[in-house]
Amino acid sequence: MPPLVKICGLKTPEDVDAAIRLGATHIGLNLYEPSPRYVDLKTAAELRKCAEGRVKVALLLVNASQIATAEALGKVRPDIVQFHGSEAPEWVAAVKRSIPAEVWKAVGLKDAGTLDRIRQYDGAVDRILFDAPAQAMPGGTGTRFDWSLLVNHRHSIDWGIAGGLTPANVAEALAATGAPLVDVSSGVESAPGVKDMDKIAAFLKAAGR
Ligand SMILES: O=C(O)c1ccccc1N[C@@H]1O[C@H](COP(=O)(O)O)[C@@H](O)[C@H]1O
Repeated sequence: MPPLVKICGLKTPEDVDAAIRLGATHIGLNLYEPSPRYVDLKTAAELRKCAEGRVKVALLLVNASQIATAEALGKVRPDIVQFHGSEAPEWVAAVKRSIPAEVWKAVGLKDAGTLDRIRQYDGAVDRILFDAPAQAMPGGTGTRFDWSLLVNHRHSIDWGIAGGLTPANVAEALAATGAPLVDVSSGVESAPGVKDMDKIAAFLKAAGR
């Protein structure tokens, strides 16, 4: 079975249509203002409508306040909320209880200790997204983590990988980790925040979709 593929950081209806046409199963909309992939709430709601019923839409939040989170979820109504900051298990669990959407938590995978610590999200989220540890930015940096950390790891909930994936390395990442889902942003761009359709097509093909 081919992996699920999420193309994150889409900013225009043309990007959304192309990602779907090329075979993405999920798209991501980024509400983190410092990111070159940021879209405002109005745009996010419009892009969400473009994708309605075609692919699953994830809304990416980074340490957003309770008020900002509620406003974003109410206006965009995503299929998935992707928490990509240092959000606590109690907080993400409370959000999960309050909306009919999936909740994902991204975690920076530094070492085997991380794999123990993330057990605190069991039951609080629907999926763990392993990413490279945060740098100056919490994600979207094109940095990969040590995939071998996931070899023989017994996953207790659904999961996926992100961080530095590209058309050139996604097949290797899938072979190394057996991930059921891959998530990419900067690896399918021609410049920060500018998606490249040829790279998206190459990524999806290399991922087996
Ligand atoms: O893409 C961003 O700018 C971003 C900003 C803040 C948090 C997460 C962000 N992106 C997510 O990070 C991972 C890895 O991205 P990349 O492929 O290495 O560029 C992915 O989940 C993005 O959705």
